[in-house]
Amino acid sequence: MSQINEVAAREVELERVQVSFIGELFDERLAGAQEQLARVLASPPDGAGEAYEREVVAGRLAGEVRRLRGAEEGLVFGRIDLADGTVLRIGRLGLHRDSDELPLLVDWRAEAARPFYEATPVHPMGLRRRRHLRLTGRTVVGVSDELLDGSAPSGQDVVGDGPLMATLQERRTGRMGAAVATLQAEQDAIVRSPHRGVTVVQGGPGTGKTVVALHRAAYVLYAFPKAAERGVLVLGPNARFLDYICQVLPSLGENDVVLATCEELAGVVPGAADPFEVARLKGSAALADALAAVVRSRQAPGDDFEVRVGQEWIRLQDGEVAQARESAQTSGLAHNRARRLFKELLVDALIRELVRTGSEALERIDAQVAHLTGLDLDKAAAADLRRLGFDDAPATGTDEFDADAVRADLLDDASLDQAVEDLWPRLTPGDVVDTLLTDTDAPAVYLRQFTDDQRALLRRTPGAPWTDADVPLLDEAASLVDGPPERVFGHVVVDEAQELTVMQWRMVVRRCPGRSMTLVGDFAQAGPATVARDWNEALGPHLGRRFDLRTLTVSYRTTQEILATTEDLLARIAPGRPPIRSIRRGELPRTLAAAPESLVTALVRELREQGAAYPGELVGVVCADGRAEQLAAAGIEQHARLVPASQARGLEFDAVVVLDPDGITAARPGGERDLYVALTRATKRLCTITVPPSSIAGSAGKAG
Ligand SMILES: Nc1ncnc2c1ncn2[C@@H]1O[C@H](COP(=O)(O)OP(=O)(O)OP(=O)(O)O)[C@@H](O)[C@H]1O
Repeated sequence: MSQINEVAAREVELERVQVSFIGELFDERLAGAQEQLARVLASPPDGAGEAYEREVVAGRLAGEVRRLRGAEEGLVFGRIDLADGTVLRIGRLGLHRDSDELPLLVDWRAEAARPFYEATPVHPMGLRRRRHLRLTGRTVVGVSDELLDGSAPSGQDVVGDGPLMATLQERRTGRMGAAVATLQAEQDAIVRSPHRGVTVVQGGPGTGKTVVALHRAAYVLYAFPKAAERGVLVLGPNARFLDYICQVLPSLGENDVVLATCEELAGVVPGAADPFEVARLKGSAALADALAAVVRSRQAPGDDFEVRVGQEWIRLQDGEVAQARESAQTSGLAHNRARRLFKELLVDALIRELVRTGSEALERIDAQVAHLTGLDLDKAAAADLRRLGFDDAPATGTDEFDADAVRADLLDDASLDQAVEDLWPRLTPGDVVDTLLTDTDAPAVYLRQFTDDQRALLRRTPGAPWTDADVPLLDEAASLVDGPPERVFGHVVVDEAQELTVMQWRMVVRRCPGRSMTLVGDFAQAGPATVARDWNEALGPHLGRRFDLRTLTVSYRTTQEILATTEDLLARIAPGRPPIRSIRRGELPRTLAAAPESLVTALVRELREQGAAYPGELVGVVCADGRAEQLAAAGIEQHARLVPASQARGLEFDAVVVLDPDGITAARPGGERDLYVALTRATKRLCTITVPPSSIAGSAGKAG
């Protein structure tokens, strides 16, 4: 054994001992939490109060068990040696024995762990050495050291290949893994930023925006207790993407983050997808104004209010309805809640009217009687009552009127409620959106800024299923009629944030009253419904310009060779954007050509060849959306993951075959951006199968 190997073997052995010691403490904690949980669940509650308490305690303990289990894999991954000789081991969570001064394991998010990520030889942050541990299960199988204080390696240092490269070489599994052991300094600085407002992270494909976003979510839960109390939401573009990232946070010991798409957030399951031009129109700010105007138009458009009270019809005076409407509309309450106030104000006005008309009638009768008989009825009645022993007899009949009881009766009265309904109907979000999109005249009234053609595009067939682009409209309408959403979050992370329309941003902002957000995206990858060209345009209307903009510059996914082939494309879709660099090197991308009728055959042949040459690798086929069904029917999914171009954002494969790039480009406006996304999904190999315009049947073959 060489001297280097001997040093490595000895250090691995030493780490094994320490890590197994940490493992024992971890097991104790896990077993303790499990036992407590079992005990709580086994004890029968005494009464409803105790049952509730038991549920809360059991929920907390079950959460702790989940947290520990989630962090078990790769529990310890690093160690830092400070210049003063202090040694700290870094892991997915913190473990501390009461009897010890130093923690046995430092949570990666703790301030003490920061130098593990950010120390460099120029800024060693008090470190002598940073060590990465490689584990199989719980067994340390390798260590790799970086010396940061300029000292020469001693007999305890194992200086070797960086752990980042080792991680990146691993096969893709179809699920993103945590990068907690290898977060790079520029990423870590964002993850750990003390900025509690809006942080925007931009960067080209594969620069780790999603990695940063998810680790940031875990950091916020750890470091910002106030935000953590309300919880963290991670919003992704579609279910496929959420499935891809769903393991990351649990593996960081965080199970309580809500991962959702806009549809899930709104609680609407769309039955159809809108074409992009419709989606773009439905995403615009004009729709918010129009929906608000629709709701307003249903709030007491008339001024007449007449109801039967007892035997009489009572009509409110001119101006009473308008006054009640004005008060309800300026109350700040949502439509259905403001309706209650409106009704109460009308009832108050009715009571005033009853009192007024009642006393007027009595006065009229008194005057008539006095005129005919010369008798003062009030005085006579009071004298009669006093004679009967009622010393405090009332002076007039109207003082007997019990306004509170009448008010309560009127508020409960069904026919009165129906009369209010005619003026200020209860509304559902669907009613509001339907009024705007299905009524023949509504668009001309509420969407004046749109052309006739645009209004025709927006038209919805009554009873048709809701579409994906209707979802934010329904959510907006829900906030107008029922008020702000019940569930709000302390921090919101939005991935592929360039995709959000104005109406979607409004959904997000509604759910984050504290405006504490991490937004990650890349406008060069924007889809066709995106109108904004930069962050100021996208966020300005909702969050102003008060955001902390960070840029990631190194791709950890796409090889330098693949990035080089996309440079011209990038220059067209994002002029002036400097190309990013990659830390990966790989094969030159290949291009095949196939005639339209032999495209599927060429694809299957390519996938078979790749499968044979690189067994076990994850291959993605990205095609124009319109082609996906045909390819699925041809059995492509037996060989590869089939991804319509519109759903490829954020995904990653070992190898990618991009089918008919011109078809992808032509499928939707901004199709070149879809193509850029498609071409940048592979970590190792890219193959493009083109359909040359002049291709004739049977001309498939290798071309470059
Ligand atoms: N520090 C890191 N350590 C290990 N792997 C990393 C690191 N940073 C990024 N990666 C890996 O690089 C790949 C790309 O990262 P990620 O998906 O976060 O990039 P992205 O910027 O969101 O890409 P896109 O713009 O395409 O959505 C992933 O496999 C991720 O795990």
